[in-house]
Amino acid sequence: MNALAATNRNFRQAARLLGLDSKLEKSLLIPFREIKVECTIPKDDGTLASFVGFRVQHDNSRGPMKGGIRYHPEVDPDEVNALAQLMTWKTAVAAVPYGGAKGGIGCSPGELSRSELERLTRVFTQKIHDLIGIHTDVPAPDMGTNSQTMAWILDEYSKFHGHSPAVVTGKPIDLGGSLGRDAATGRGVMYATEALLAEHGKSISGSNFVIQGFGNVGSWAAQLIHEKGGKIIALGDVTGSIRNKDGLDIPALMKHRNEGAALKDFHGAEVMDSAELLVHECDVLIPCALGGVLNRENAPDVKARFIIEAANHPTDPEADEILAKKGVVVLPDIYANSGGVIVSYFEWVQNIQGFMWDEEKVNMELHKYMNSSFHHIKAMCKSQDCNLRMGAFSLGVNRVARATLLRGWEA
Ligand SMILES: NC(=O)C1=CN([C@@H]2O[C@H](COP(=O)(O)OP(=O)(O)OC[C@H]3O[C@@H](n4cnc5c(N)ncnc54)[C@H](OP(=O)(O)O)[C@@H]3O)[C@@H](O)[C@H]2O)C=CC1
Ligand SMILES: O=C(O)CCC(=O)C(=O)O
Repeated sequence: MNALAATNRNFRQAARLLGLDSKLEKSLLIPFREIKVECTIPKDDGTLASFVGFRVQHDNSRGPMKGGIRYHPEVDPDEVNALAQLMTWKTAVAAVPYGGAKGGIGCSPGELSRSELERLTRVFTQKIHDLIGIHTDVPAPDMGTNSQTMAWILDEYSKFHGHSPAVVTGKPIDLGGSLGRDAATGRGVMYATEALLAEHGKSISGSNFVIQGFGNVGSWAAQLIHEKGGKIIALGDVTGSIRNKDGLDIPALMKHRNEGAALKDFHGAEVMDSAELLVHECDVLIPCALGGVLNRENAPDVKARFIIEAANHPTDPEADEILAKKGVVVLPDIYANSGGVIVSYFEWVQNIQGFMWDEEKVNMELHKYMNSSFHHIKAMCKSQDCNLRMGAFSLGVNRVARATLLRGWEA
């Protein structure tokens, strides 16, 4: 099932649980605006290359639309649409005053030079600059983009609108970024994992973990879980997967990766088949890469007791049903990976206030937000007698529906 069909299905199920009016349900599903632009750049060798860029702005009833920009060859309109919708429910679950959006460019960032990436980012920004803004739509990093990408967007946007640090989050600290934003999604994943395990009488230090993806989210989640005494017994990225039943030495692996070496060449681990990673024996599985990786083919073989969805939409609805029957507890993306957008909100607030917080304050506030939404989701699960995904969706959809109704339907 494609990402949009899956997201719509989860939304409709939540809307039914909440007893939403069918007209409101229809209106919440239709994106506010979908943007598709052509981006042509000269490559370093002088030839031209054309790419398609997207920004889907899903809903703004609770505030400016917010969400990352992804550079990946599989970026397509349906996927961006689904990810934008997920942002609307995610910001509502997190109780930050934003709506939802997402963007992307269909490209292979690893095959473009730094200057080609810069040109592509600037052309994309030129095409969308009048549709984004501090109080309309605030982009951030996602797969294949990072703080440097945000710096280029900020610079290009500022040429049209004047210096505007709050137009993007996840910026370098030197340009008004927030301390703690780089680690925030992974740190939020760690706080979410702690909260879920505690509910089940368990802890990070007594559990072992398998992680898919070792980029921004996966590497920070791995480091922070390792610091808490969790044992990471297998890990993989697009180049391959490795395992060590006694636990991988994550600081050494970070050093290895930062030196540009491939995971498979890391001493102190054996190489394993990447197809086995998601079905490896473990207590907690944390997908931190692409969507749809847990599906009806591999879900029956999953051995983890808990799945923490650090990636967006890693589990399709068919896998959800299979996992539920097996008793696997799935902590949904719109809560589990919300640490990124929560600290993006803190960054935006700091930019508007013109006052920088210290990292301790950022992490402490993040912890408060993550714990608070966990308890609100649990309360929703109890009142609706539903699982964590439906608890989170119902919480988010209900908050957006209330805001929409309060604004009124009159033209
Ligand atoms: N960045 C953020 O703040 C947030 C990100 N997310 C979500 O988290 C996920 C990861 O994002 P992020 O860490 O930022 O992205 P990055 O681009 O930093 O890292 C992505 C990681 O996934 C790996 N990967 C890509 N394709 C595959 C594959 N087919 N199999 C295994 N691994 C693969 C990459 O490997 P390699 O490096 O070798 O290419 C890399 O390790 C995405 O779903 C994103 O939407 C959610 C909330 C916030
Ligand atoms: O930090 C943000 O604004 C959004 C991050 C994001 O794209 C996500 O949560 O999926």
